[in-house]
Amino acid sequence: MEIDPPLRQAYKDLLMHKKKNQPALPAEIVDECELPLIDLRPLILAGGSAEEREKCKTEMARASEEWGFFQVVNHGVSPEILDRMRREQVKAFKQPFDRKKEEDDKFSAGTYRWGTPTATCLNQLAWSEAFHIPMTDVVSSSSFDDVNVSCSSAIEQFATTVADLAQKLAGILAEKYLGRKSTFFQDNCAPSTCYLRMNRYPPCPMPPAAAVFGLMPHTDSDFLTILYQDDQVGGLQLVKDGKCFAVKPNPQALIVNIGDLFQAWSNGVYKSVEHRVVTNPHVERFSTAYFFCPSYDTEIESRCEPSIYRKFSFKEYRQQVQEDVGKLGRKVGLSRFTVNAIYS
Ligand SMILES: O=C(O)CCC(=O)C(=O)O
Ligand SMILES: [Fe+2]
Repeated sequence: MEIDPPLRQAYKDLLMHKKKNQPALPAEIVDECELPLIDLRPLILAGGSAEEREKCKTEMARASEEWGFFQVVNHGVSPEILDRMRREQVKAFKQPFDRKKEEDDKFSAGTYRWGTPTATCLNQLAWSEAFHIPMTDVVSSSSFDDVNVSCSSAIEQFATTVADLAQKLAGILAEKYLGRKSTFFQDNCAPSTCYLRMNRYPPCPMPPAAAVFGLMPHTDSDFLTILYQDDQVGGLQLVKDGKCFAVKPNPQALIVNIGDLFQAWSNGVYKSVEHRVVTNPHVERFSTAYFFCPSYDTEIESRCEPSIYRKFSFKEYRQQVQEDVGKLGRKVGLSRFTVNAIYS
């Protein structure tokens, strides 16, 4: 039974439509980087001094301004929770492709995704598959029940623990930006408005010149993302100061990255940076992302003068992203929402 989605066929179909003389993407030089590594021990475990806690918060805010990305250790998500989550994730993906497609029918629409349904040219094809699960479905445990009961409980345990961490980190970053505590995230980002995505990147046999990505360059459309990436297989790359860097896997760490909404809310102080996943010719790769999002009607504004972005609701943002992806084949993102937006 075939477990991989028909990515080769999607590739061939797109190849047929390849425009003549479509320029090949230039090969980029990518350096490996160590993301800022922040030890959350003083914040998560009791016993840290006020000074240690403050230092930790300051490091987080600085990394969010300079990199838009950082890694955390001693984050409170135990190795057992991470291991169980990954084992069950692997199991879910090892089902036959036809079975995975069916998950979609008995679950919220759009749960299982592969490739890029909207791709019109080769370099829009994502060489990956994903289960995209709203937290409302995670906690009601409806998803994989008849496949494997322990799968849903492993996912639920992971998701609820990471949800707590996301709420804590967002609160700290808000406090550092505003200079005072804020209940904005408690009021607007309940776990029920967030979602989880399990990704699998099958080995990709295409030559590097084909420039097929595991996941297209993108920014995340949320406040922040907590990413549990593969502890062995790298592939995540991010842009810093116009250069591309490969993130080295660190088995103890979770990765945190700032999304578009936090960039707008902080008036551009915290950066939502472009990132992507490159394919690997020989081995598969897994990752799990928790997207910390507000309810649809939440208004995003910086309350800062002069404000770079106009006020917008999360619903408006999501709709605009979907419209752009449908029409243009790509997300335009925050540049549509600047006070002087040139897009109509
Ligand atoms: O797989 C990864 O390392 C990154 C995933 C990601 O960027 C996403 O799901 O938005
Ligand atoms: Fe992402």
